[in-house]
Amino acid sequence: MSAGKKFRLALAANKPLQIVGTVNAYCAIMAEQLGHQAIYLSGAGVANASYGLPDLGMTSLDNVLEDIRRITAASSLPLLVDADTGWGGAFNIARTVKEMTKAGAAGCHIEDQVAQKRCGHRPNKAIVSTEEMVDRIKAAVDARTDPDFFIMARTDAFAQEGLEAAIERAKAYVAAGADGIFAEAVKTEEHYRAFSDALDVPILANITEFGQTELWNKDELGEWGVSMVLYPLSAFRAMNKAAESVYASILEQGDQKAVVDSMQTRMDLYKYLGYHDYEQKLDSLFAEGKNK
Ligand SMILES: C[C@](O)(C(=O)O)[C@H](CC(=O)O)C(=O)O
Ligand SMILES: [Mg+2]
Repeated sequence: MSAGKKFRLALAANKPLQIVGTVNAYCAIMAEQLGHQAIYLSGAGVANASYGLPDLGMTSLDNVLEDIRRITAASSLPLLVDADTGWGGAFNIARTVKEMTKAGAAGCHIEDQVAQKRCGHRPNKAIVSTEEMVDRIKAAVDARTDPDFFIMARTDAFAQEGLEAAIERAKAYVAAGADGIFAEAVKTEEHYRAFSDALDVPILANITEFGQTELWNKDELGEWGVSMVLYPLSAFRAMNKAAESVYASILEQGDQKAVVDSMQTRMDLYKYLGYHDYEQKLDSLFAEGKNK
């Protein structure tokens, strides 16, 4: 079954589907074993975690593909990918969709910001015309090699143009073939309901922390018509805070005793990796060798 098909099945089976950000392969393995059904590769996550860069459109398609390959090799969960603005014009966007599909992604979202993009929850974003974004979506849809690869249009228009205009844009993006709408940085029940009432494709709510949106519960979002709830960087933020306190403690205390309780144990680390199965295999191969 293709990754796109898996994503669509998960979407049909969960109202709403929770999609958690996994900045690396190990996070994807944990999310899968804990019972999540869909994962996300954040553009900010690739920029921040893999390259130490801000989320300002400075990473390339190849940078993102590398992380997609690592994650999809380690996890069988469908992976939704942040394609930012698609990395260029129609030909580039077509290549983005084809390459992401080959790398094992289940779908991607492309946004209507200008190439010099910003995080969707920051001020002073600029967006392209509806026509230009419609061309982006058409290019993505036409390039699909797996009919189930999920192409989501993200609109950042709410902050600049307001609710009505953002919904008009979303309608045009759906008419161009978008399978879903990512309503970026909208805030209230009224906003989510307005998107879901106006459109008959699944709507995604980006519940990112320290941004414009409250930390709504999935059940309330579901009641308001939201089909997908995204937690793009939640685990990453927690990992960073934990790492920060470990680095500081080692420096200040001269050892890590004060923070060892906050660490995942060796046993738990190995559990997710199936380490012991590998070790047993190795042991039995050694034993066979000795018996010869
Ligand atoms: C979803 C997002 O595009 C991402 O790259 O993860 C970011 C998340 C964030 O910066 O909190 C965004 O909302 O722009
Ligand atoms: Mg992003």
